[in-house]
Amino acid sequence: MDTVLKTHNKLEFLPQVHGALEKSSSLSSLKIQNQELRFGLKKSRQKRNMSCFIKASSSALLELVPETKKENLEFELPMYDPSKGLVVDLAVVGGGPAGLAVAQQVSEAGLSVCSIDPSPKLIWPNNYGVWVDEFEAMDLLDCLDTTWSGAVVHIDDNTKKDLDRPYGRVNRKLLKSKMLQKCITNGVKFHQAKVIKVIHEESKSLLICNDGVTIQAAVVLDATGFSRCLVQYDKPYNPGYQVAYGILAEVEEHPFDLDKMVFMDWRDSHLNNNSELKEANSKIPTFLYAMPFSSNRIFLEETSLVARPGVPMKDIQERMVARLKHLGIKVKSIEEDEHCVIPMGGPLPVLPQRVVGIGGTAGMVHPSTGYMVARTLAAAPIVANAIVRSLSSDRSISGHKLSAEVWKDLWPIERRRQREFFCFGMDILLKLDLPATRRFFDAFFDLEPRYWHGFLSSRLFLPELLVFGLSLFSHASNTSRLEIMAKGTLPLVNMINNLVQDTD
Ligand SMILES: CC(C)=CCC/C(C)=C/C=C/C(C)=C/C=C/C(C)=C/C=C/C=C(C)/C=C/C=C(C)/C=C/C=C(\C)CCC=C(C)C
Repeated sequence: MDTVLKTHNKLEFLPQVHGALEKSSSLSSLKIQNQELRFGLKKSRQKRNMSCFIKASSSALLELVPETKKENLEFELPMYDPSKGLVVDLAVVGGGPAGLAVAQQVSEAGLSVCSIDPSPKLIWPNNYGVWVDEFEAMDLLDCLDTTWSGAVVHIDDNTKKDLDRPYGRVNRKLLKSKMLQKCITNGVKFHQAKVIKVIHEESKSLLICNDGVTIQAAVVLDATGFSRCLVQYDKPYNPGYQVAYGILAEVEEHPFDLDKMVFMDWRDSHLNNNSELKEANSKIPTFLYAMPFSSNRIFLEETSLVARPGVPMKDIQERMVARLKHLGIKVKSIEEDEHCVIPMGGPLPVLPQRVVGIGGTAGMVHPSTGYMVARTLAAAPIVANAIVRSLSSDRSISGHKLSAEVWKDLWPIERRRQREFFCFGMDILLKLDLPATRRFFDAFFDLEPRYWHGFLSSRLFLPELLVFGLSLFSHASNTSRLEIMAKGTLPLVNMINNLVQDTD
């Protein structure tokens, strides 16, 4: 959802992403679904059940994209009653996974919570993928609708890595239903609006909504994704961008194993007949990420891991069309599509500050991978416990002091150091062309599982990350070592500087 404190900073970074991405609905990622930025296609398209062999132009594929279906959950939500003028313990702005998880857990402790979102019943639009062990650790296995026993990475035409780590797709309808149901049972109240302004007083804050309602709360949690509207930043915002275009499609057939998802496919032979695309892809590569559900139903996503500025969506779509054609994938119909633009890295928000944050707004996207949902859900109890502890301890602290306690638990020094290392990793990735990227991931996925698992799931902290770095270096080919040293020296110095300056 979009929440604005100052209108000027809403999505201010988008011009840095080449192409026409000026409009966006922001949840936990900037997903632009079925907007008219697709080469002028009209919204009136209907889902067509025609068999279409993809041409080397993306428009034929995009013709199959159905009209936006905004699906709401069937819930009777208890609404916030502004006439009572109550001061709630916690106001959560944003009804994504992060916001609802905190609302649920704080209300479980008996505190009063109001969840504010312009579309509180809307099913989250993104296709979230997670490692199964991450959801297992949170007892959320029932919220995965499909799991694969492992994953594959195609480094190039000759090298394929089998990853022995189960992967799953989040059943976003079920996850949201489960969270909403618990919130309702715990007495959470909902308010359907956008927050346009926050005014802080000594012991409470006033949230002014676009429908004229003011909600008063002891603590405000900004869970609005990347719009960064309530949470304040004081450093220049210079993230990298992960850009991806995905389709959930019915196809005649596809060449992938049904028990493995395709985590990264860096092959580029599909571009052999198009030197322009091949050259562009060689400089800033994209890969295929695919979840095969059956022999004729598959989710396919062409993804730029990270680039600054972001790769234009149009280029990503062209590359995807060429790839599908090469793989002999004939799309019969498209159930849904997604356009993702995820800012990665960049500075953390001002720490601490009066508004508390979680998820994208609080810098929680993994700067080297773009993943966030598992990390955020795992952080929700930390934020919730800190809020409950502070509000229940005979309310001796309030206002800024209370928020400072929460921020301290969300971003302790070891997490900030870990993030510095991930940003260092991102800075290297930003500089790698396709051959160097292949060499890098060839070494990365040769590491002992505890290293690459731990790195991707934010389970390694600085001392282990240093060993991880050395291990990666020792697994890398000589060329890759030279590349890591050449491209990594300046980022390494920056990281060390930042680590030295950041003390508790
Ligand atoms: C739906 C949504 C929201 C979205 C979607 C989109 C997509 C599909 C996405 C996907 C993505 C992915 C798959 C991702 C992945 C990623 C990865 C794998 C990453 C990784 C990374 C890694 C790294 C960065 C690493 C790093 C390392 C380093 C930095 C090292 C270094 C070393 C050296 C320098 C040596 C020396 C040592 C020391 C420092 C100690």
